[in-house]
Amino acid sequence: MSLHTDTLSWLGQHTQHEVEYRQALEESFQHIVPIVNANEDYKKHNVLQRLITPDRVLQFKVEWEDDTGTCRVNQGYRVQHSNILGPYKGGTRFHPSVNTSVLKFLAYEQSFKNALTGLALGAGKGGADFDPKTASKSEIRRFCKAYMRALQPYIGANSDVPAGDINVSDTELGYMFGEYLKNQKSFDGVLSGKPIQLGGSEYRVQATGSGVIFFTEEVLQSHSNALEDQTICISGAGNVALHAALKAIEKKAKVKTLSNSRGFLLNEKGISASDIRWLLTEGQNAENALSALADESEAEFIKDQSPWCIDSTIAMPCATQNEVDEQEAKDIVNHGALFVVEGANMPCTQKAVQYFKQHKITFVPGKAANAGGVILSGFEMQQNAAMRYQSEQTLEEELKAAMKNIHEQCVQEGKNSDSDIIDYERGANVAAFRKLANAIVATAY
Ligand SMILES: NC(=O)C1=CN([C@@H]2O[C@H](COP(=O)(O)OP(=O)(O)OC[C@H]3O[C@@H](n4cnc5c(N)ncnc54)[C@H](OP(=O)(O)O)[C@@H]3O)[C@@H](O)[C@H]2O)C=CC1
Ligand SMILES: O=C(O)CCC(=O)C(=O)O
Repeated sequence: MSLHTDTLSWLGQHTQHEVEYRQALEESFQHIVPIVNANEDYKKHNVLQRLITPDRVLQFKVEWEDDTGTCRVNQGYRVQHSNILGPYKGGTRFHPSVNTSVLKFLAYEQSFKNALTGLALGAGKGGADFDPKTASKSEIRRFCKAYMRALQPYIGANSDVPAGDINVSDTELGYMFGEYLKNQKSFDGVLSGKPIQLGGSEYRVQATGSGVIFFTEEVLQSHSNALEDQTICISGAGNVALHAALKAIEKKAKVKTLSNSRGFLLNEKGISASDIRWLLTEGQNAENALSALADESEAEFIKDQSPWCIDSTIAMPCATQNEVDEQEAKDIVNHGALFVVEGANMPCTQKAVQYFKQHKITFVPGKAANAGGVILSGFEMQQNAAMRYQSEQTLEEELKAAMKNIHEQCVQEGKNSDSDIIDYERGANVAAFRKLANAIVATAY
């Protein structure tokens, strides 16, 4: 692979300490650099450097009051990566691991994902190094409101529309939207993933997980297979994991595992839909919902281990970045998986992905498979702008069609002349990059 020397040295200078961001760049470069090298316009317009440099990285102070009346300070961020295809768009993560590297990688991946959706969506990502796991419910509420006070000068329904991500659900978005309404005195679709009562969309909560399963169905069909009777190991037990599990069970697949940061839940006979519904409702109040469920059902909770040592035909990492490294990839392959579909953002390291490809496992990157969430966010923006709301059934049908369309783009760019296995990673990178690069060229400089 030949890369412009100046881009390489630029990367070295600017991403030296940004491990996750550099990882995401390198992952995409393997597929997009040859395209740049073969295109005089892309070289002249310096599309690579312009694409990988975020428009801006905002960092701000979030001051909030804890339950003892003491003032606490956290770092808040919003990475506005690119508005070349539409308003900046992407989620908000509250987690102690949040920093500029993590958010720059997420915002960069979001650019590719949002380009694949075909909707008018630019890309961004934000959050704070706040840990809701160590906070009370009222502290979380006060933090959300303080976060919105600090963020609101930089967002708007036509400029930047944040949504949720790890530890930020419709509840937190409701607190933030309430604060925005109080201060701005204007009802704008400035957030997506809001509670339905506040102009949120039906089906946004389910969309990412369901979308992963719709995409998986397309993948299986392209490989002369179907979801019925597949066995699936899922990691995570949050929004994406639980809704993917529920949709997979509805399609008659067997979901054997879920996991959290303390271990994993195993039911060899298949976790039931009613167990998942319990996790989505009452389970939210349990200290460790997965072990509480194990106590009440046939399942067991295995402490301090990940679910990849269980036999399955499909592995679906839906928790967080880099949860699957080479060793976990070996476990996944040794336990029979033929397909790996990422529900989380970049849960597999590059070594893991290489291992899957060497062993002829079909690998689907999150930027394609988990696009359902942002697609429903795009639909929420359309509904807010039109002040007209659509039914759950209509939105689910539209999501299914949108996931099928992303699948077709990936196949178009990812099919191999010498193998039946589609390279979805190359397909997603190349299809998204062409849209972004052509838009950059059209803006001139
Ligand atoms: N929500 C959405 O619409 C979208 C989310 N995504 C991506 O999907 C992934 C999951 O997001 P989401 O489900 O919304 O988040 P949630 O906060 O709802 O759930 C996250 C889950 O992952 C687990 N988890 C987090 N960190 C770790 C870790 N280091 N080790 C093991 N388990 C961990 C959590 O366990 P615990 O509670 O113990 O921490 C929890 O079960 C993220 O990568 C996110 O960026 C992608 C597209 C859209
Ligand atoms: O709904 C959105 O705006 C973004 C969802 C998200 O953060 C993601 O796709 O990773």
